[in-house]
Amino acid sequence: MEFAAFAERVERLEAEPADLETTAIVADLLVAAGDDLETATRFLLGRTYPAHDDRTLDVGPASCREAIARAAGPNVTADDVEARLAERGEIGAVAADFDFGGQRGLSAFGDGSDPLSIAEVDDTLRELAAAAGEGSESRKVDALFGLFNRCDPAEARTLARLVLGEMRIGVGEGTVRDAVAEAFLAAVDDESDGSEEAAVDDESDGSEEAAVDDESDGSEEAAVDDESDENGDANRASDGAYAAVERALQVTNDYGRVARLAREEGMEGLDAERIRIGRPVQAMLAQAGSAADAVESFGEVAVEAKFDGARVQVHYAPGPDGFGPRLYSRNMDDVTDALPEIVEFVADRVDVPVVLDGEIVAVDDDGSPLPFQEVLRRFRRKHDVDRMREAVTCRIHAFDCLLAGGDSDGGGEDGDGAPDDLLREPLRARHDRLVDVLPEAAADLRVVDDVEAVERIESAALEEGHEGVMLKDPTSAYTPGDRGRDWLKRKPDVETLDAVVVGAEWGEGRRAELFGTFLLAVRDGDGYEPIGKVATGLTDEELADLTERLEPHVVAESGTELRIRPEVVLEVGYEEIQTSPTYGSGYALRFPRFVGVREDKSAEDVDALERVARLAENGAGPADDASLDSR
Ligand SMILES: Nc1ncnc2c1ncn2[C@@H]1O[C@H](COP(=O)(O)OP(=O)(O)OP(=O)(O)O)[C@@H](O)[C@H]1O
Repeated sequence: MEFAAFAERVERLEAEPADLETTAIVADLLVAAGDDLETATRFLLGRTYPAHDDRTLDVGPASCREAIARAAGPNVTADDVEARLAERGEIGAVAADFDFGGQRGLSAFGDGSDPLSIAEVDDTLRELAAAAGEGSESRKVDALFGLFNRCDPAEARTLARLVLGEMRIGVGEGTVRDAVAEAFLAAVDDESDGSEEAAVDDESDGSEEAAVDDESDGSEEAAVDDESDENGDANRASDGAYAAVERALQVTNDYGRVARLAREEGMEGLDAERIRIGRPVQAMLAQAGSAADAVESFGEVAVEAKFDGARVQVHYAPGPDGFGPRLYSRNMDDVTDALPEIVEFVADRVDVPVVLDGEIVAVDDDGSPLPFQEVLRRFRRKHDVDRMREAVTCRIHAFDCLLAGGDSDGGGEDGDGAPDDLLREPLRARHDRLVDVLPEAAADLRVVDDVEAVERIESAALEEGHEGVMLKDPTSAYTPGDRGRDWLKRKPDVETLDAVVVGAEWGEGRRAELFGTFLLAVRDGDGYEPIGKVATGLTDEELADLTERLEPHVVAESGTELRIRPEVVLEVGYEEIQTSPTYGSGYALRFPRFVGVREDKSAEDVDALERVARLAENGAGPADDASLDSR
């Protein structure tokens, strides 16, 4: 697929406000992508690599501006591009403003007809991502310049946004998921209905339930498409098809792969996808809930301590041709090197292939848990790992088992020789396997059926220094990435908010070299809306650290104010949440205060506006937020 054709559709998507049309345009793009389906699907989401792969392009806004300036010709400097950015507010618009077309005429074939393909863009971006060491930054700028040099305005807009991972076209993961189902599975038989949206393989003919591929036309046996166009439901796939795409995405975390499987192997290919060692899945998440909620909804409740640490997924296949152990964070970043004692602990004890889910906690000399901030001193550390290992001791509490080779020969229990994918097994069975494979770290899971019993376990957990309890449905499957009602969390502490920094202001006086005030935003659909500014609760050291973290993400600066790409997540406390016209969210935090950086979270994980609305409604204060269900 030519990059120009991709960019043209991206422009249509940006111009299209209606969701239904958006899905149809995306579906059409996926069909048109041909051999480049995987790349096109990832590019739509602003990605070069699948979500489970933690490689990044690592191109900062400054390098992107430099490449644009060079492609724009000798009279344009990176400062000019920056000035234009301050006016236009967005890198895509800036890139489209410059006329690279003149350069294009001079490029390779001299006749202006050297169209970029999306495969070429993908190859170049991957090469650029792999560049490391001395001079790599300038090699990246060279490679980007080479691409911009061949772009028309629409291509330049798309390329600039892609490089910085900000597509801004209103296409979220849900849209791509629906579009995959509609592009490649819309014609699959939905056995649940005998309605007019009949299937391609419907044998009947001559009836009103005519098949999609019915050759007849202009007759009453109209095709499904025509029928459904009228009610705005063109190409809707069956519920089963959407569910199959969703599940395959949960298991693979790779939209490109899932799109290709849907096209080439249909529902069967999607259903055959399994969790794989070395390919992390998203963590299953919890909502807030009370003991009474849990007893009422589950009957029997599986109760565990809520460990106050950082989430980790362990992938390990023992043996000479094995894998790992490798450890992945909640965002599927590889954090193995930061936690050597956990790697040793697992390697010494586990003798079958496994994928485990758990929490890393910092402990004191007696083995009692330390506050969460202590773990973060270890979690993503790249330097001084040995020194920090001495300073902060970590251990793992495993609470789930997603894959295991169960019997002594390392094969699965079903005798097919392969480890078992346990995602669809009930929690109780998964926990049994966990106890089999790593009893030393398996969380204590107790199944009870009354509120008092839950409360007794909760008191004991708090007494031991844990954060609260998790209440789980013992019959539930493991649904990666899902924040459903199968897992409820209960903790007595005052609730804080996790918000992403979208702006900052330079400090004053002694702190003039540092950022001093941070504009925070919460999630609203696919975007972010501001909710307040935090300037208190920070030490000079923390300000310096935040300045260093945020500087690479500055996208525009005017006077003392900076606009910042949503990347860095802060945990903030507050006294109250009020409705307010000051911020786009419609709410404002009263007396916001900095609690810490949530290194384990990315912008997508911050709190949603719905949760803010509920907190505001319930009033702040110690949150027994049993009624909050949006977390
Ligand atoms: N026994 C346990 N089972 C599942 N998750 C646990 C357990 N103990 C601790 N946790 C942690 O609690 C988290 C579940 O809470 P939630 O899904 O709301 O994540 P969160 O937004 O990080 O919440 P919080 O800030 O309250 O930890 C999990 O992501 C995990 O890191």
